Amino acid sequence: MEEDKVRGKAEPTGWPAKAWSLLSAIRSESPLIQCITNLVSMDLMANTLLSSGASPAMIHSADEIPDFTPHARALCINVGTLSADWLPAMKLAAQFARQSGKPWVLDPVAAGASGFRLKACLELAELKPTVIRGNASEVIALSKASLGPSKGVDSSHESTDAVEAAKSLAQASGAIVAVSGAVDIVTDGERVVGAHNGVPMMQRITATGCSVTALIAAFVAVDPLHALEATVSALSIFGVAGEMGMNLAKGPASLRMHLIDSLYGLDDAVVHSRVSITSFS
Ligand SMILES: Nc1ncnc2c1ncn2[C@@H]1O[C@H](COP(=O)(O)OP(=O)(O)O)[C@@H](O)[C@H]1O
Ligand SMILES: Cc1ncsc1CCOP(=O)(O)O
Ligand SMILES: [Mg+2]
Repeated sequence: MEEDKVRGKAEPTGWPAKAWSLLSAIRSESPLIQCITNLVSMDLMANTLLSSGASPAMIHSADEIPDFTPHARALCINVGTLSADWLPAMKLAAQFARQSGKPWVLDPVAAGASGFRLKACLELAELKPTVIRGNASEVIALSKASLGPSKGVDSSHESTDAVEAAKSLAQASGAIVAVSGAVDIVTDGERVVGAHNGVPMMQRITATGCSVTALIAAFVAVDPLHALEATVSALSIFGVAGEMGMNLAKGPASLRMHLIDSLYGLDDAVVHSRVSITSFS
């Protein structure tokens, strides 16, 4: 098979068809996704899930987790506005998800920004997330268990700088690790796959990273046995929605709206012509 020098190896396994079948499953099954997330992202995350066809519930009280978490098809935990009083509920929900055989996804927002946050992320990573999705700086911090340099929630690194860190985090945690950026990198510690969709303006909207993590939870909910494929499909589909939205947007605020509309309206033809996923190893 011919090598594409820029994008890695040409993919023979029908990634667009896989991505479309998972999006179609979300639309038909409407999986319930529990989100324990930061105060910035709640609106965009819930609307991203709804426009994909999934059913979001932003439920974070420890008092409700024993009743509620076992009914969710997947759980998303995001530490963006972490405080000490939220952490026990996050850990409890992760434990209930594991006990009920449900996938859960960790977003280690700004993992390298403080000792408190890094320790919390490392403790959550020990509770066997199915997927960890962060930007490059977050994945490097978590993988090395060390602080910064950090711009807070934004990345100081390119996703391609974090391939080895992602592989070693995947091996240490047993999770699929996804590093978002211009190219989204996904690895199980051995295989490395890249999704090439999206537009740079997506970085100018707060909570796009958080929202794609929740979308990963929805994709993994409908295909829990193939978490790597589900993760890379979710990243690519979100990127395609960004590309379609960018055709109509004038800036970040209108891209936010058009991205959601585009995700809602994606069809088979657009997915097949736009999804760009390649294997790196
Ligand atoms: N330069 C870029 N080109 C295309 N898409 C991008 C680019 N940077 C980020 N994205 C996309 O924006 C979304 C958020 O990623 P990112 O900004 O890395 O996360 P975070 O907000 O957690 O730092 C992802 O879907 C990612 O693919
Ligand atoms: C700005 C901000 N501050 C704490 S959480 C948050 C949102 C981060 O969202 P994302 O990681 O998707 O950029
Ligand atoms: Mg983030």
